[in-house]
Amino acid sequence: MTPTLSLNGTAHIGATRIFGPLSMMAPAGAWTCLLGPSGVGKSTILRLFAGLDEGITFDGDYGASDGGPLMPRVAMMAQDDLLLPWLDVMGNVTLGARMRGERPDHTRARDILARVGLADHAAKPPSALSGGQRQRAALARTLMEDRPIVLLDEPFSALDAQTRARMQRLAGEVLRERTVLHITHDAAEAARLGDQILLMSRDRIDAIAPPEGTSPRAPDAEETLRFEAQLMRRLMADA
Ligand SMILES: Nc1ncnc2c1ncn2[C@@H]1O[C@H](COP(=O)(O)OP(=O)(O)OP(=O)(O)O)[C@@H](O)[C@H]1O
Repeated sequence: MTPTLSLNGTAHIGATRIFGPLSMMAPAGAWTCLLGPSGVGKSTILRLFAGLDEGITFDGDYGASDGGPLMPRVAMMAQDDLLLPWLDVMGNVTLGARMRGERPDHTRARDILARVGLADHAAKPPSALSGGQRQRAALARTLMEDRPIVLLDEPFSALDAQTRARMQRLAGEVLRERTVLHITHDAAEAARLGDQILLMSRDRIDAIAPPEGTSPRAPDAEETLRFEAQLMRRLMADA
């Protein structure tokens, strides 16, 4: 089952308040984009949902609407690609299955690698890839995981414009009906992908209604571009 994610409370690291008290929700089966100034605590929220909460003190509650555990149901793509240097690209993409003691599905892995444009790079170590190729390998590993909750921390930031548009569409299609929480600084990306768009400041998170149409929306559709302009104005006004 695909749960809704919710969080309500205040986060500290050491004696420093990072954010809150505030509350947010990422609805079940929808793609939520989370935007906000650098350092406001967006990645901290993702770390909490991913169970990577070491060093964070959270006063409040967060979790899945069905009360079930988060960690076994989460796939996360961190800001840093975290590819293991001693494994080739195929080894990295199939790492999750091997760590769980399962037989990796190499056919599915090859298909995903082809879809992210890395079919010819499967046997290469991460050190032989460009920054954008590494990011696509990390995306392939996340898509490979097939989890109901997917956390993405600036997953397309290193990609050129055309590749970014292709990868946004691919992720939007592959992750349809998952609960996706996606941090981005890119208003165009939020306009294209968001079913819900959240704007975060240190003390609140506001939800903004998305443009019409189902995501992933055409990047050059009039409504997408108009929404992007509105969102940019809002982000500039909040800065
Ligand atoms: N280990 C740490 N010790 C102290 N402060 C930390 C630590 N890790 C993060 N922080 C602080 O927590 C705050 C929130 O960081 P976080 O990475 O969640 O922000 P963010 O909104 O994702 O930023 P960005 O958009 O730049 O990635 C920042 O101000 C950062 O300096």
